[in-house]
Amino acid sequence: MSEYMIEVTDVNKSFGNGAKPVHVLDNVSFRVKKGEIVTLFGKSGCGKSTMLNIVGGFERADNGDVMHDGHPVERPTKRCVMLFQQINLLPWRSVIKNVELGLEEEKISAEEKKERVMDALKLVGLEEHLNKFPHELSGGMQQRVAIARALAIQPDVILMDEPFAALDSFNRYNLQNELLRIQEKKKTTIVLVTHDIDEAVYLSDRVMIMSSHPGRIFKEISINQMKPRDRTHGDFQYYRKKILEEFQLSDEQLAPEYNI
Ligand SMILES: Nc1ncnc2c1ncn2[C@@H]1O[C@H](COP(=O)(O)OP(=O)(O)OP(=O)(O)O)[C@@H](O)[C@H]1O
Repeated sequence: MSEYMIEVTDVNKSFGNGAKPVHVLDNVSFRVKKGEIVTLFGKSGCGKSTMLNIVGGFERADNGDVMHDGHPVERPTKRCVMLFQQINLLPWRSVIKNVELGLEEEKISAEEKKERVMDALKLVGLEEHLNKFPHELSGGMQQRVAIARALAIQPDVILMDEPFAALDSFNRYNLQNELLRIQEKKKTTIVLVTHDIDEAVYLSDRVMIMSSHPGRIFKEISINQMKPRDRTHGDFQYYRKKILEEFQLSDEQLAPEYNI
């Protein structure tokens, strides 16, 4: 059995097949170990979401391989779920019914369904709000429901596309802590896309900095600091600075090569 949950090898992707197709991903390769949190970090438009969609089977690569636990990814499956910044709860369903949604097609007993839903809601601290409707919840609570819905499915991998970007910093910090607590317990593999350096340093085991046009992995940085991390600690600031410096270098690559 492979120690890697996700293996991406030489993935290329272009959009548009007219005179000028846009080459979005260029020979992208990376691997994510089971239970690891890895972040894709890069400028807007560098191809992070496209990469995440390919890992989740929502989009096909033009060539290259994407393996999930040793098997090629051909379509989306419940082993790998995606969480977005837009929360996508059904407004006419209560909290508990929204979380049940993820299990509707599972061939498990009603009892097990209920147990999984309640476990997930307890993990995100919403057991007191089961019968509320989305409009009665704050943005942070709504994102907790979305996380509970993903957890109830018991996936191997959660793909997160800027999941906390729409939240205020208080809610964002709280949810980042909860995510770490849950991940520690469940050992779910997480691939995260974020624009937020602090979020990348706080959550990730490794950060992959992407350069743009076309998107490539420019640099990989391992964050060797115990979790939960202290945002004011010198090591945290060290990694923050390092990512920023590499990010700027990845951007400089794009500067036009002429002198005036
Ligand atoms: N379905 C599509 N059809 C055509 N072009 C697309 C499609 N999806 C993405 N693109 C283009 O591919 C490039 C990469 O987009 P992508 O959303 O992956 O970038 P990103 O790094 O996630 O950006 P952001 O951080 O702004 O979300 C962009 O130029 C975008 O316009």
